[in-house]
Amino acid sequence: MTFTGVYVPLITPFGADGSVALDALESLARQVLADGAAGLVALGTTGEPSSLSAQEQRAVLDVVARVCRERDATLVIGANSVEAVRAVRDQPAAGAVLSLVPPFVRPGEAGVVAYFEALAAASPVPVLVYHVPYRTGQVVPAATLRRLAAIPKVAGVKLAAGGIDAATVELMADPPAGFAVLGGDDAFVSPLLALGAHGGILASAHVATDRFAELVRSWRAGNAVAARAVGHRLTGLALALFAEPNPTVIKGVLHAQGRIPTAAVRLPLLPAGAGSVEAALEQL
Ligand SMILES: O=C(O)C1=N[C@H](C(=O)O)C[C@H](O)C1
Repeated sequence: MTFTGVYVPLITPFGADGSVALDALESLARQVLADGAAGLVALGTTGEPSSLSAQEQRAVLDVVARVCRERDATLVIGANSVEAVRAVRDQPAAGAVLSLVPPFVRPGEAGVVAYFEALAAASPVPVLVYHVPYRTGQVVPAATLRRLAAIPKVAGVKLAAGGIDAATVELMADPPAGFAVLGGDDAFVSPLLALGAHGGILASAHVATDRFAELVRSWRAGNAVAARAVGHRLTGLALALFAEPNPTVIKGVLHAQGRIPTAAVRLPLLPAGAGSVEAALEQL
């Protein structure tokens, strides 16, 4: 299967006492699927996984997995080590893992390929490569993305290069068969879809989920006039939602909409300013 459509990397809502608000998480999960998301990402960057205890991570995963099972939606799990990928065996609902190009270490291109070979060998489900060089510090040219695409079980890439760069254009000019390209830079997803991407993993799609789903559908159907118009409007929204570190503004908006009990984030993140939240609400 090639992964297509909109996947929402769920935030982790916190209650007034600071604990994970699992009921709010469940409602969010149900709502975005009802509004047209193809699947959910549990424990992606947007979910602040590094500030959750192992027990909280398990609780989050259980909720999201249950909703995906009930709705027959694809569950993608953020997993960033061979051990974490192997542990997905205990989660029968898992449809894929989303694994970062190794951050900070900068192992070089051969190291990146060897790492994903090891992940794929350990993984019970397809692997999506999360390429975000401005976070990881590791360059991955188009030729290396092709080598990753050739690894059995590596099913796609979440491409977040910070723009439409040369590697993206080169990859999309001759995309590997059966390899899903999913946009991961919300403000650039429309141009990436125009180049032939299959969908996106988009934190912005917590809001206006139906419009993001429509965006993907329109570009995939080749309806450029309609797609471009929706894309331009959603770009303004995405820029506003990312005016401060993700997911702070999105949490502010969801709280203002009454969908989560607080806009709280955990350190090192700080809550978004009221002006940023208001600007995003205006875009909506
Ligand atoms: O958690 C994710 O997956 C995403 N993370 C990106 C980020 O935090 O920069 C944004 C993207 O929308 C999805």
